[in-house]
Amino acid sequence: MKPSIVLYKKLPADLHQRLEQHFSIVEFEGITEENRTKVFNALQQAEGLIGSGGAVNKELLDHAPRLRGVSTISVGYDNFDVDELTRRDIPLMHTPTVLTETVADTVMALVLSTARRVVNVAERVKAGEWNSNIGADWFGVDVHHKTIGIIGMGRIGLAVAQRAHFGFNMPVLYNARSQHKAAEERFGAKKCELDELLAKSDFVCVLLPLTEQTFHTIGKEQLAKMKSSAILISAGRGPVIDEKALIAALKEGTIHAAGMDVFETEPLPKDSPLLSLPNVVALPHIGSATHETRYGMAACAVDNLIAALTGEIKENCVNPQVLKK
Ligand SMILES: NC(=O)C1=CN([C@@H]2O[C@H](COP(=O)(O)OP(=O)(O)OC[C@H]3O[C@@H](n4cnc5c(N)ncnc54)[C@H](OP(=O)(O)O)[C@@H]3O)[C@@H](O)[C@H]2O)C=CC1
Ligand SMILES: O=CC(=O)O
Repeated sequence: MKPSIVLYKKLPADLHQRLEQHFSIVEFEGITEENRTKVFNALQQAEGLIGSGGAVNKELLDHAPRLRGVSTISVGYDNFDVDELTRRDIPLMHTPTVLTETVADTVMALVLSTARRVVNVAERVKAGEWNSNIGADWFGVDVHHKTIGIIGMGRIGLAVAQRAHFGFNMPVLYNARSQHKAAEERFGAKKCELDELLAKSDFVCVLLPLTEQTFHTIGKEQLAKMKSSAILISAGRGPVIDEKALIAALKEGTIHAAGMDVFETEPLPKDSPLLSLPNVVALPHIGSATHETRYGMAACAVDNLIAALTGEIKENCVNPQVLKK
């Protein structure tokens, strides 16, 4: 008999078939308040779990006594209780690398659209406001040759540095726990303390994962250290930035603008002040959202689950210590 798995995100047909060759699938559309009980029942027999979104915590794991492998269709895994999975010797698999370049493209899209006010002026054209030669009220600010500060020089940070350096001749500053020699050698990136990065950067790109340590890394105090002409780009996880403090800083002119792909609450609530600020470009968490990359992530996650349940993990394991036992 094939092992049973719970799938909680719709997959392309060929990838669904690939999973079916190995496993007996019980499928759900997400893990929600409404389907919680049904998911918990299905988990009683499940040896694998694959999907994205929703909290995979102790309560859920308590309903999954036979679970041997978990695979998320994402690189970020802040919604998983990794310690609890590790305690139960369950490998957690994720999808790094396959999405890196696409997310870096999204970051540059935010840099360009905030600086050049692309969304704002395009809306004015559609509203019929382009009636004569444009004046200064349509102007933006330059991107090329400005300093970019990257907070979180990991896979995505490195890909952003590459674009900024080679594409836009931008000096690159970065802040991370470790030194990233590749970024320094290839893109002339300079490692600096957070305060120095904030004070010197024209674009501050926050690409950190969400952890206990990174929660609200950027708050009132840090925003006050930025140039009043600076633009904040947020594409890691929403809670890394104190959104209330950011809204106040944008209203008061402490900083010039913000480009955001992630938010403290997603979807962004309809009454969020961010929606009415003209100096904000807000995207619906589309960092990796191209057809090619989303397919690549799903394929990677399927392969990851198969590897986890057949004991053949070679890469992409978040908690590799469970493999040594
Ligand atoms: N908007 C979107 O759609 C997407 C968002 N993401 C988010 O982007 C995040 C980063 O992805 P990726 O680049 O692949 O991840 P990596 O693990 O490669 O990079 C993370 C970076 O953050 C740094 N970092 C982590 N914790 C701290 C800390 N406490 N203080 C300072 N630096 C820290 C790491 O530093 P060090 O190098 O020193 O370890 C590393 O440079 C993901 O975790 C996810 O949350 C990812 C994909 C899409
Ligand atoms: O936010 C997306 C991810 O892959 O993480």
